[in-house]
Amino acid sequence: MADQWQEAYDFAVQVARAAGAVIRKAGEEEIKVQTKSCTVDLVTKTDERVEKIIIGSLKEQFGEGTHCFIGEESVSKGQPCILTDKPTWIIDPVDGTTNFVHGFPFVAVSIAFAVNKEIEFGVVYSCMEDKMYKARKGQGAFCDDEPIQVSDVKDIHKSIIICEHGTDRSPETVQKIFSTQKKILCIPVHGLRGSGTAATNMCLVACGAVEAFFEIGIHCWDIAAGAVIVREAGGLLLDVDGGPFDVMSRRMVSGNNMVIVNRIIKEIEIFDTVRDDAPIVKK
Ligand SMILES: Nc1ncnc2c1ncn2[C@@H]1O[C@H](CO)[C@@H](O)[C@H]1OP(=O)(O)O
Ligand SMILES: [Mg+2]
Repeated sequence: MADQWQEAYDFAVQVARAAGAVIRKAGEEEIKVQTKSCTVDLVTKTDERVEKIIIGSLKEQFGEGTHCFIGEESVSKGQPCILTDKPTWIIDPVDGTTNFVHGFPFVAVSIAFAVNKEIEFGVVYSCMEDKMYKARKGQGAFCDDEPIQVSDVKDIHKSIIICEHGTDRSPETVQKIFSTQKKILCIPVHGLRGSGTAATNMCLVACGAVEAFFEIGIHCWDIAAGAVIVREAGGLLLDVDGGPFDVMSRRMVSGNNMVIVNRIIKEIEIFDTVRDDAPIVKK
């Protein structure tokens, strides 16, 4: 039983690599852009096509009845986004859609697998750089099969912190995001960065390129795979208020150690979001 999910883990790596190849190819052709929740929340035919390919391959391999699926594009079309105890795949086919549309070269396929609401393994394929990040609970984290580890920096003044701006353009939210970033920059830290993909950002924490990444507004499919990769690389995850990390809460801080994470949490101005698993309110 110990290695029950090894086949699924290996298969997820294969599927992510194949999906990444489809994205790279699509990036060479004309990209037609549509919007979802607002004018800056973008989606393309590639997002939908790649999600279909990933879920189709997983269903073919593991059967439809026993495994559940939470995919960004399926949820946006009305599929439920509830994490139960059943084996569940959590998929972002194209993390960094805005980057993809603009040719900004950080785009990732993110595939996580949870059992009993715990993430068993995660795979993030940064397809433009051709880097395969993966981790399985208790077995360490890897980039292209080389073990990775978080940074050992404890002094916030020697850190790089990743923050993103999200898609909410209401002046109140933008004010909070910039105010938080200003306070962190002025600690001072060595720098602020952002790749435009939450999944890749978490891998940058995991491999020690940055000390922390936090965001409010992300979804479970952006961070589920990255969460196990950060943990297995020796890092930690918390809620932005210092409470336990909850993959459905749409908020998280990931970092290399408690000292750095707690220092960041002190500066975060929290704004409201609707949980991923909140009941859908019919208009
Ligand atoms: N409403 C939102 N607020 C903040 N980040 C969001 C968001 N919706 C998606 N993201 C994700 O956060 C990162 C950038 O802020 C991306 O990984 C993006 O994923 P996406 O490209 O799959 O939409
Ligand atoms: Mg995403």
